[in-house]
Formats: sequence, structure tokens, C-alpha cells
Amino acid sequence: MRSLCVDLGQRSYPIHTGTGILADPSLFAPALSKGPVAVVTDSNVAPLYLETLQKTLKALDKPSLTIILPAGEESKSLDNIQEIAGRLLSAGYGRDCTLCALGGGVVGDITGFAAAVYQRGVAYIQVPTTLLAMVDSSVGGKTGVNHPLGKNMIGAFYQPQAVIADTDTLDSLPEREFRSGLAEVIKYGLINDQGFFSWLEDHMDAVLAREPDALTKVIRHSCKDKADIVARDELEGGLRAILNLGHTFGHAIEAATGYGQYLHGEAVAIGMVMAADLSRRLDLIRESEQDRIYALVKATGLPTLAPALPVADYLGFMRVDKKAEEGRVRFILLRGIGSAVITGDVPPAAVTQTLQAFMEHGHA
Ligand SMILES: NC(=O)c1ccc[n+]([C@@H]2O[C@H](COP(=O)([O-])OP(=O)(O)OC[C@H]3O[C@@H](n4cnc5c(N)ncnc54)[C@H](O)[C@@H]3O)[C@@H](O)[C@H]2O)c1
Ligand SMILES: O=C(O)C(=O)C[C@@H](O)[C@H](O)[C@H](O)COP(=O)(O)O
Ligand SMILES: [Zn+2]
Repeated sequence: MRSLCVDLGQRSYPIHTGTGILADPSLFAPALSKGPVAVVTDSNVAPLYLETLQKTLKALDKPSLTIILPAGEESKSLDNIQEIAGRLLSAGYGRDCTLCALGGGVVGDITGFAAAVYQRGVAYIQVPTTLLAMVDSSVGGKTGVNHPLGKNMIGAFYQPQAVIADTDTLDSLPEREFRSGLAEVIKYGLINDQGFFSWLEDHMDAVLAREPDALTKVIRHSCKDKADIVARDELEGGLRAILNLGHTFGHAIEAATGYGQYLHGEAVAIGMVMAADLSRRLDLIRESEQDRIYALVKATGLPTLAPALPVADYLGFMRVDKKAEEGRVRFILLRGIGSAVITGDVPPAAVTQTLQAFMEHGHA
């Protein structure tokens, strides 16, 4: 087991990663408030890992209420916040309760937001069970739900008490979900970690084979990269926005296709190769760098073609992106592998050219 800290002053918390740690009460104990616990999970994860977590909580004298949401992105809705609050109220849960998010990013995001707003804020713990949740969504306190008009449009920055990532849970993760998580891993290499990007180029076969050492390196390295950025800019005043590489296009793809057709990581993968294309069109990166980015995303088995939709649909969703300022969409672009830049100065014609290219043939 290894622990690292997300350094946020009074809101600091540990990220524990290791095998078998879901059954370790000593990791949960310091993160629990005085009152009862509610575990929020989904219909796929509950039959696999709920019993283990319940036993761990019972060992701490914390028998728990369980809230099981239908699996999938569609569950990240305001209706389910109402549902969770209703269940907590019916059970008489007060401000001293702790919510436990057992599952992927969907469960983590919605549970975190429920914790942020239930009785104006209760404690919560992230127990990620997907690669994507272990390397990204469980860390950093971005919580929220989707709206038909835009992804993650209702939410809050609200940090957990701890992240407890038992890597054994990845044994049951379907291949497509595993690869989806790797999109966010590649993102860290691209935005500020050239060495990690090169390591991924050299070790992608071992990662895809889920070799324990490679997997452990991927998870711990990604968590460290994310924790460092979050510690420097918790509320996304500036720097943190680089974690959004590929998301301006990616979120538009998810929303325009009704959430669920593309996994989040798949949409981000397409968005990242599009951001690389846009960066090359603006002479920020060389063609050889764009080729390397495309090759790594391809080697990971992630999609690289955007769904064929009217350009106006894409632009409509991109306009509501949360990074927009004074009505201008801001993009995260690359100045090289390992270096990201946030810019609101992108000529609309270049954006349209990238959109058209990736709907028609992808990377040239
Ligand atoms: N808050 C953030 O900073 C942040 C960062 C990245 C992504 N996200 C959000 O995270 C969500 C995507 O998360 P995700 O990719 O984990 O999706 P997910 O939560 O939908 O989980 C993927 C699928 O895998 C199943 N599953 C989970 N763990 C499993 C396991 N161990 N074994 C078998 N099946 C398992 C789930 O039931 C689901 O069907 C998106 O909504 C995205 O917007 C948030
Ligand atoms: O933690 C962050 O900051 C991120 O941007 C991480 C992203 O991978 C994640 O998808 C996040 O939910 C996107 O946030 P949003 O503010 O663009 O909705
Ligand atoms: Zn993301």
C-alpha cells in the first residue's frame, strides 16, 4: 500500500492505493465522521464489492445504508441527487453522516455533489473501482451532474476526506472501460509530463496487459500529477484548466450524442487528437509531435474519429463550456508534448477545419 497527500491546507486528504485495501478498516476509520455511513454505488459494482465494503464498515461499528443507482452516465442527473437526499432524510441522516462513493466516476461525481449539498455539506470518501476514477475523477473535488444542455453543468468543488483505491477491483473491469481510463492517463503526459508520455509509448503493451507493476506506476504517477496541479489551483482559477485538454471537443461529443454512446475517456481521446490537430494548424506543435500523439492514442485502442454531426451542433455545445470567457470558447492546446497552453484566441475557421477533418477522415 502507498499513500500520497493532496495538499490543500485544512482540506488536505490522503490517496491510498494498493491491493486488498477495501477490507482494511484502519484506512477508513480516520475519514469517517461521528454519525452513520451511506454507501452510494451502482448496479454493476454492488454485486462485486459492496459486501466487502460493508464488512469493513461493520468492523468499525458502522453498519451502512446502501443506495444503488443504475449503472451508466445517464445516472449522473439532478433527479438522482433528489433520490439520494430522499433516502438519507428517510433514514434520519444528519450532518454527522459520511457518504461513501463505491464505483466509477459517475458514482464518485454524483456522491460528491450529494455530499456537498446535503444539509449544506457532509463528509464523503471516494472508493474508486474504475481505472478512470482511480487516476482522475476521485482526486481533486470536482463533483456534479449533467444537464441535457451540457456536461457537468451543475456541481461544486468539494473535496473528499480520503481516496481509497483498491487496485484488485480492476480485475473485473471490462476492457472498453479500462481503455477509456487510459485516455486521462495519456492526458497527464501531454499536458505537463513529457517523460511520462515517453514511458507510456514504451510500456503501453504492459499497461494493456494490466501487468501489476505497469498498472501501479500508471495509477500512482497519474494521481501525483493530478494532486500537484489541484494543490496549486484547487478552484480552477487558471492552471487547473489544463486538466481539461480534449474536453472542449470531448464534452460536446458526449452531450451531442445524448450521454452514453461514447464513454467519457473515449470522447476525451477523440478530443485530444482534435486538440493536437488544432495546435498543429496554429503552428504550436510540429507534425511529428502530432503523429506521436495520434500513434499513442491509436495504440491504446481508443477511438479517434468524431461522430458525424452538423458543425453547428458541436459549436453550440462548445459555447456553453465552463471555460468560456466573455462569450469566447477557450481551448487547451499543446505547445509540445508535455506543455499545455490555455487560449481564447483560436480563429473559428481553424476550429471548423478540425471538426470537419475529424468527422470525415481523422488524422491525415
Ligand atoms: N470529477 C472529475 O474530476 C472527473 C474526472 C474524469 C471523469 N469524470 C467523470 O467520470 C465519469 C466516467 O467515469 P467512469 O469511466 O469510471 O465511468 P462509470 O462510473 O460509468 O463506470 C464505468 C462502468 O464500469 C462499471 N464498473 C465500475 N467499476 C467496475 C469494476 N471494478 N468492475 C466491473 N465493472 C465496473 C460501472 O458500473 C460502469 O458500467 C464521467 O461522468 C466523467 O465526466 C469526472
Ligand atoms: O479535475 C479537473 O479539473 C478536470 O478537468 C478533470 C477532467 O478529466 C474531468 O472530466 C472533469 O470532470 C471535467 O470538468 P469540467 O469542469 O470540464 O466539467
Ligand atoms: Zn475527464
